[in-house]
Amino acid sequence: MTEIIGLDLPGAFEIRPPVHRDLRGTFRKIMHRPTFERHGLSTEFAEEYFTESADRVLRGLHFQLPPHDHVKLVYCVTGAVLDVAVDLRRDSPTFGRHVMVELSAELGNGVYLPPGLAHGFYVRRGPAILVYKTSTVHTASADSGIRWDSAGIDWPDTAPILSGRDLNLPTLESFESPFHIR
Ligand SMILES: Cc1cn([C@H]2C[C@H](O)[C@@H](COP(=O)(O)OP(=O)(O)O[C@H]3O[C@@H](C)C(=O)[C@@H](O)[C@H]3O)O2)c(=O)[nH]c1=O
Repeated sequence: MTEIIGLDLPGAFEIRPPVHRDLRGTFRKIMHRPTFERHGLSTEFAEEYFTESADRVLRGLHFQLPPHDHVKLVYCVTGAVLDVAVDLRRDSPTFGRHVMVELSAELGNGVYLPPGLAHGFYVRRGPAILVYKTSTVHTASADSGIRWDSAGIDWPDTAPILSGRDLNLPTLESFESPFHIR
């Protein structure tokens, strides 16, 4: 049975599917509508994509601004990452706080993030392939983020490999958050 485990940010969950093993390898199912619905999770996804990242890459911390904000379901199919979500919802009891979950191909686990959370990860064992499902389509003008090193996260690397965009994101402190708990 898939475990849906509440994380320390309201509305965020770790998804842990059972691993079915046989002589060929493994089988894991991340998304199952009845299970998600039983836990009050959204199953309306508009896009699915994946990224491949080398060792020591850090992507994030990203989100889409309202009204294009979205639920994000992320899981790792190759390698291992430290996945992080930061709460940007002003009226949340955990505003400004974050959670960190190790996602790996071996565990086959994922995270479900509600709107209003910034998302990012650091590659522990690359190449790491992450699959994402989002509940709204990508809208370049709403695609935004905060700097990886501005949210008090204890990353295992002080000089990770970053994109130019991620290097120039605003800090958490300077970001005027438009997010609220729904
Ligand atoms: C996210 C995204 C990017 N792109 C394009 C824009 C750009 O040319 C190229 C790479 O974009 P980025 O540098 O933003 O990609 P990346 O830094 O990998 O962004 C991703 O980071 C992780 C942490 C997430 O949570 C994802 O949702 C996504 O934001 O892909 C799309 O066409 N559609 C999309 O949905």
